[in-house]
Amino acid sequence: MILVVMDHDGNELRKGALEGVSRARKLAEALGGEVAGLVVGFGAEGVAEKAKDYVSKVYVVSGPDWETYTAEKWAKAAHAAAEAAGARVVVAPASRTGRSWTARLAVKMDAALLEDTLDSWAEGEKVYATKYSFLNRVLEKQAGSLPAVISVKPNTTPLAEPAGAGTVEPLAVELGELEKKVEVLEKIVETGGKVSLTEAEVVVTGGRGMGSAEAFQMIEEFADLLGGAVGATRAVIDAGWRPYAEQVGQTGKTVQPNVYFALAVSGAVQHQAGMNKSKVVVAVNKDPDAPIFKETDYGVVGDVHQVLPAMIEEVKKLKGA
Ligand SMILES: Cc1cc2nc3c(=O)[nH]c(=O)nc-3n(C[C@H](O)[C@H](O)[C@H](O)COP(=O)(O)OP(=O)(O)OC[C@H]3O[C@@H](n4cnc5c(N)ncnc54)[C@H](O)[C@@H]3O)c2cc1C
Repeated sequence: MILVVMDHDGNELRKGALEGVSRARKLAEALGGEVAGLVVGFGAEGVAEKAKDYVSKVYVVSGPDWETYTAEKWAKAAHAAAEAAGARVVVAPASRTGRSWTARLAVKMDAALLEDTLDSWAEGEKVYATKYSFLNRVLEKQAGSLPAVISVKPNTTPLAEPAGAGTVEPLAVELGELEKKVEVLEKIVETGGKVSLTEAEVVVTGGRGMGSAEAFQMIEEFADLLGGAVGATRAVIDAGWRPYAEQVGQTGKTVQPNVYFALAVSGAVQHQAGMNKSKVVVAVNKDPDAPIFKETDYGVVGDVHQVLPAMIEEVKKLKGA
């Protein structure tokens, strides 16, 4: 059995959950057995009704103790579900939270941990995966023994299609002393972003050259038109123009969208570390020697305050808006 931990927003499955199902199905074909799912936390019961279309059984861990996330709790829930399912491999999204609890789960299961993988497969009694290391400049192939925990880098894997209705099984998991060490006291949602930055197919990032927090209204408008997410450089975060949740780069998020717009971004190596695996990069910069142009498929040398409004108008025309 392969267990896939299915991220959700309390209502809908996240894209990462469906990427995870695709990976889990591929592993199940090679290792035998079926794919079970786990949904944890706020809204899990409702989400399980959607999740069961993708897996043979969905375990649900919910209740007052599970309304808020901590890494210790999620690792505990995943461990309990892996034991209940007899899973030899647990697949999970390499989201920001996924990265924090999968390491704990691997310790609990005494399992190999293959993190942030681009692809994964099984041969014989081993699992294999590819991943980037050294700021995305080295492509590594790893082998892991069983049991194994594999986290899936966002936007690397086709989304699974539904495959018929499975069953839903509530799983009672008691919290121990360890899981009670951290308590979430308050939650303030920092960003009103409509699309998750790490899962977005289009990311529109503004840099210091935008000149002000107000100028990001144009970035937001362009991102909205394209159904994308807003990103920012560290210089922008440090200036207090945008929330840290939007930072792309070595000390921010890593994104791999189909199209990445770098607008008035110089392209420092620390920024590139978070976006240089984007499929297509479009940059606008007034400096023809800006390093970002080395990473760029389509580049415009010009003033972003002239070029971006023109781009917005063109997209509006194309959309008939
Ligand atoms: C340990 C460490 C970690 C870091 N982590 C990160 C990270 O995670 N993410 C990150 O982004 N940075 C990170 N940095 C910072 C990084 O080195 C750069 O300082 C930062 O990325 C620069 O941001 P920027 O491109 O917005 O600003 P700048 O480097 O100031 O570039 C602004 C660009 O805008 C252009 N420009 C100006 N006006 C206009 C205009 N009107 N029209 C068009 N173009 C214009 C300029 O030509 C310039 O290229 C890190 C640094 C360190 C030391």
